[in-house]
Amino acid sequence: MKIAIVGTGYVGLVSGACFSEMGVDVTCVDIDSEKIERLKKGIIPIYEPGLKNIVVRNYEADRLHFSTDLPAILNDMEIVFIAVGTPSGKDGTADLSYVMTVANTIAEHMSKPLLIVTKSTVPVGTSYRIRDLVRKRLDERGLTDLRFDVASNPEFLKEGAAVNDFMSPDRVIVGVESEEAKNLMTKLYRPFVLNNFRVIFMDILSSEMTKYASNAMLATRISFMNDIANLCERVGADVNMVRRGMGSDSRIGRSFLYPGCGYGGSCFPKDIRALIKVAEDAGYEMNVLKAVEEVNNRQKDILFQKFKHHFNGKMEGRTAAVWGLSFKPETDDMREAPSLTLIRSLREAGVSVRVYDPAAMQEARYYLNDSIYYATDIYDAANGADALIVPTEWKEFRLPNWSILKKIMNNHVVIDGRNIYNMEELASYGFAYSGIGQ
Ligand SMILES: NC(=O)c1ccc[n+]([C@@H]2O[C@H](COP(=O)([O-])OP(=O)(O)OC[C@H]3O[C@@H](n4cnc5c(N)ncnc54)[C@H](O)[C@@H]3O)[C@@H](O)[C@H]2O)c1
Ligand SMILES: O=c1ccn([C@@H]2O[C@H](COP(=O)(O)OP(=O)(O)O[C@H]3O[C@H](CO)[C@@H](O)[C@H](O)[C@H]3O)[C@@H](O)[C@H]2O)c(=O)[nH]1
Repeated sequence: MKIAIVGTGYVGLVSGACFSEMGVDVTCVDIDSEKIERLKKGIIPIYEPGLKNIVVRNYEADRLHFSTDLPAILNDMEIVFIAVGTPSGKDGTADLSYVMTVANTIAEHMSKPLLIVTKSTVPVGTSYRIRDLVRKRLDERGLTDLRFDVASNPEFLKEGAAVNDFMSPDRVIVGVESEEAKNLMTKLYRPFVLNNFRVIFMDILSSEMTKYASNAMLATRISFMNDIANLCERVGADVNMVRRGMGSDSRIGRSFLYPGCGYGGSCFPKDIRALIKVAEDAGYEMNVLKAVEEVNNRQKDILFQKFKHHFNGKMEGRTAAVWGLSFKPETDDMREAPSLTLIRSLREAGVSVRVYDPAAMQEARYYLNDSIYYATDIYDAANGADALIVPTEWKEFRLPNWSILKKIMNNHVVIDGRNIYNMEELASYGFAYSGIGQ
């Protein structure tokens, strides 16, 4: 089976590598020629555990190919996936220009039957827009009898766990409108079914909606817990115990109940905005999601507010150490990361900032340039600092040597954005501690 995946980012590269691992012949296509050349040399553009191995292994086995030339390979393919970005456009609407450009290229060059699958996260109805555009172009080219299908196959992988999520999905969602498309997608996902993973077929509109609704539900849990945490802090309850108590109810479950300094990343923030906008366009107001977004924006400011509170508003001339810059551990992605909100506020208040992240240092220079000090490790970052602030819970931050930190820090304050430390333990070393909801 031969497939192409257009867009070789987090989703395109991981999906392409994982399908090739299942024996499918995959060509990953991107317009970024430098990225494609580097991939051919085994240089992976993103930090994603386990990805390099399967990319290199399948490239060397000649099952995974890289190209910048979609027209040249298009007519060898049975399926083409569109996996380009859908960033927030004006008013939060999903910007579909990359998706529609790819659809247009397909329409201009296809001369054999094809299944076009949308893997990017797209507003309800987008696959039909693609179908209509392709049909129109084919008709204009005189190819009125050329058959093609569209399908929707949204992706649910998480960054930092992408390979595992793709290979062992909770479910695969496929939206189709023809038996032929269903048969082809069944064939492609047969290895997953053999491994007992569920493939759920439905209509295209429901498939597109399932993706947004899932992200919206997860983001809602997070904002809800952040609200609960902030209330716990005011009334003296322990949010860590409340979370454990709530999560033990099988109807609620344990995951995605961790309060923190807000959700970031390339998906939740933009997808919540896009779903609010889709609803608006349909004449409906998503009141819950508007509140989810509002709570999250406020939560992203919480570490700065705690820092300000601790120093009674006198921040100018102080130094803050920031551990963790990526929007979550095990990735170098800093899109909409809470660390950015924190660092920008600290800089505006005249605070010197010393940062360290195990994977995102290069990415940080792109976002924050020379305004901060880039440390070589956690202790270098903490050297001379008045406070240690942790927006991202990388594993290597969990058990630092507090005695060393006590010696090298100027003031002994820890502001914990992910509740990974214990207040009593830190007090025993002479640190003042503030976490989320505590
Ligand atoms: N990042 C995630 O964890 C994740 C998970 C699930 C779904 N998604 C969704 O998947 C989509 C892709 O996200 P991503 O994070 O992989 O994006 P990304 O920005 O990492 O990658 C997109 C890639 O598409 C390429 N591209 C743009 N226009 C192109 C064109 N005309 N032809 C070929 N390549 C082109 C870009 O050069 C880039 O390499 C989005 O809709 C996103 O919401 C992302
Ligand atoms: O209990 C939790 C869980 C997560 N987060 C934060 O939420 C954000 C997103 O985390 P996560 O969902 O793990 O990472 P993403 O890679 O953004 O993955 C989400 O977005 C993807 C893109 O749509 C989807 O495919 C995934 O299913 C969905 O989990 C991060 O800032 C986390 O720190 C919390 O604050 N508390």
